[in-house]
Amino acid sequence: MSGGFRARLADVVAEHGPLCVGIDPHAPLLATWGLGDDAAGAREFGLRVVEAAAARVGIVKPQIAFFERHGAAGYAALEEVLGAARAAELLVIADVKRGDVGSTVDAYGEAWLTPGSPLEADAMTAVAYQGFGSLDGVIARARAAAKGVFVLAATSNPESAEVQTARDAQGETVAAQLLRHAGEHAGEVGVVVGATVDLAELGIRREQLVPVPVLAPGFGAQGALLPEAPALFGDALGSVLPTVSRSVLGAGPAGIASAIDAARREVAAWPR
Ligand SMILES: O=C(O)c1cc(=O)[nH]c(=O)n1[C@@H]1O[C@H](COP(=O)(O)O)[C@@H](O)[C@H]1O
Repeated sequence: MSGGFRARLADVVAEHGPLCVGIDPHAPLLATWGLGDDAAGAREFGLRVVEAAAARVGIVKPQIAFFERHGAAGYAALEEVLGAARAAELLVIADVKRGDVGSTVDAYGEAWLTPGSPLEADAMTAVAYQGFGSLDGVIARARAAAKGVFVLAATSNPESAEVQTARDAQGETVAAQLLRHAGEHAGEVGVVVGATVDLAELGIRREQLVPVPVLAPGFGAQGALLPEAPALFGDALGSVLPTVSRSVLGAGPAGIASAIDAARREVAAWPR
């Protein structure tokens, strides 16, 4: 495999821009789309989002919970959606948020990052609550396959500050520590930093974000605005992969293409 994950990501961003479209078949969205709240509905939704995304962006992020809630049939639907995204040459970030003791989390890496696996993606999201080192096996697996791991560092939800702003004896916050560890594996590891967060409160300096890919959710439904990202991320803006789900998916099958185009234009207007 030529080039690592960072090189692959850089190529995708150079060609299509950094916008990522989420594939989140929430029950109310399936209703908006005129689809059943079942595995068949999730499959159809996913395939249509892939089709709309393919011509417009380079990255998609299926949120696995919305498929998992339909059990085995949901996973079968997800396999089809992942296959369609691969066929469309989209870079796929499986939003699985896995974490466990190293020997177990490695099996999650095997599921999501092994070439040829039924659930193969280009990257997965992971949780380092059990210590950053618990992810070593997944990170090694990602490196070997030129795939990526996005570790939650500063999440977009309002409850996150309680844990993520906690400081150790040296005064470093949990979020900053996760970011520092991610930077030690910058070839294949990125971080998740919500666009709703207060970087100063989290003890994060913008220059710490420059060397790692930053997956940034929180735009639209959670209140952050794409045009405000330059003010939040400053010099680190070039690392940011903004991701949008409900704000574009809510436009329904007839409106999703123009909703993605509108989000793309807002991102394209960011200073470079
Ligand atoms: O890892 C994520 O993608 C993620 C991390 C985070 O801190 N906040 C967050 O919202 N997400 C995911 O990003 C998506 C945001 O969806 P919208 O709020 O509808 O754009 C959902 O799939 C969330 O699960």
